[in-house]
Amino acid sequence: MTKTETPGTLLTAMRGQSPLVQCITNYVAMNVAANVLLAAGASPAMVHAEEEAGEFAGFAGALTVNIGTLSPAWIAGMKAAVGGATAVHRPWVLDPVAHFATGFRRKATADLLALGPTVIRGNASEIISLAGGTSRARGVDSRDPVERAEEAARSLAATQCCIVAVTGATDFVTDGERAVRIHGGSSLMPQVTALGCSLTCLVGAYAAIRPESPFDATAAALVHFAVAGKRSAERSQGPGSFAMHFIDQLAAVDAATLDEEGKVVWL
Ligand SMILES: Nc1ncnc2c1ncn2[C@@H]1O[C@H](COP(=O)(O)OP(=O)(O)OP(=O)(O)O)[C@@H](O)[C@H]1O
Ligand SMILES: Cc1ncsc1CCO
Ligand SMILES: [Mg+2]
Repeated sequence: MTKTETPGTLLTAMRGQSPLVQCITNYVAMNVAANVLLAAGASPAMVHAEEEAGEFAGFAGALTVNIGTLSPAWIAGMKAAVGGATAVHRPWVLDPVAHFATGFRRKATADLLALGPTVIRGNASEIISLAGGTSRARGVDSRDPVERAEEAARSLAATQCCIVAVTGATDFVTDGERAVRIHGGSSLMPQVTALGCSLTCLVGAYAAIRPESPFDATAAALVHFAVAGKRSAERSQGPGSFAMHFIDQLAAVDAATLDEEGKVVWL
């Protein structure tokens, strides 16, 4: 992030453009993620059929691909969409949900990785095992601390020539050389399903308006979540009311709030 391009500046730019984001996400996340993007200021479209996904990606601002509830038809749609986005040089974000769990997921993830995502966003367990390490997780929830994933994230970013974001109690973003930690959020966030999946879609929204700076775009999306998450926890009684307040706070925060309350530490 430069001094002129703070997360707040990017928030204003993102809301000003309200980018169209093609989200290929899972059945659990579809509704949550669409509401997250609308509240944040972007325009989501959940378009995944092979017959139209590539065509749609040709005019969307960015594409996000999440393997959470995978089937062969969805994989075909994902590949078509990535082809469409790549053809017009639009950024695309990969969320490798529980990619280590089964052979089917491992193969799909390897195929998608080979197509060159602009950004990979996952929890610590997902990033550790994507970089070749052994994670403690079996399913979609992380079982590892983010600190254990930081070196994995750096090496994955360097090998894949992309941005890697690891989320958890403290988030970590790297391009293989530069890295930041982003503090904030709330321990209630992993108790509400699909917030990570929704964050992946929001990374797409920010990447759409700064395709030449995916590191800054990714960090800004994570700061938006971190600040809104912390403010929501202060107003919530538990995961249910947190989910409601979180949508409100994603919409309520402005540029000044992000820049005052965002805690970004360069490493
Ligand atoms: N203990 C925590 N404290 C603060 N923020 C957290 C904590 N755990 C997760 N978060 C935040 O929650 C959001 C989602 O990250 P998380 O790592 O839970 O994603 P995920 O495991 O992929 O989620 P899902 O698969 O359910 O969509 C991020 O903004 C992250 O910073
Ligand atoms: C619970 C769940 N199962 C598959 S995807 C998903 C959403 C959180 O990753
Ligand atoms: Mg996830």
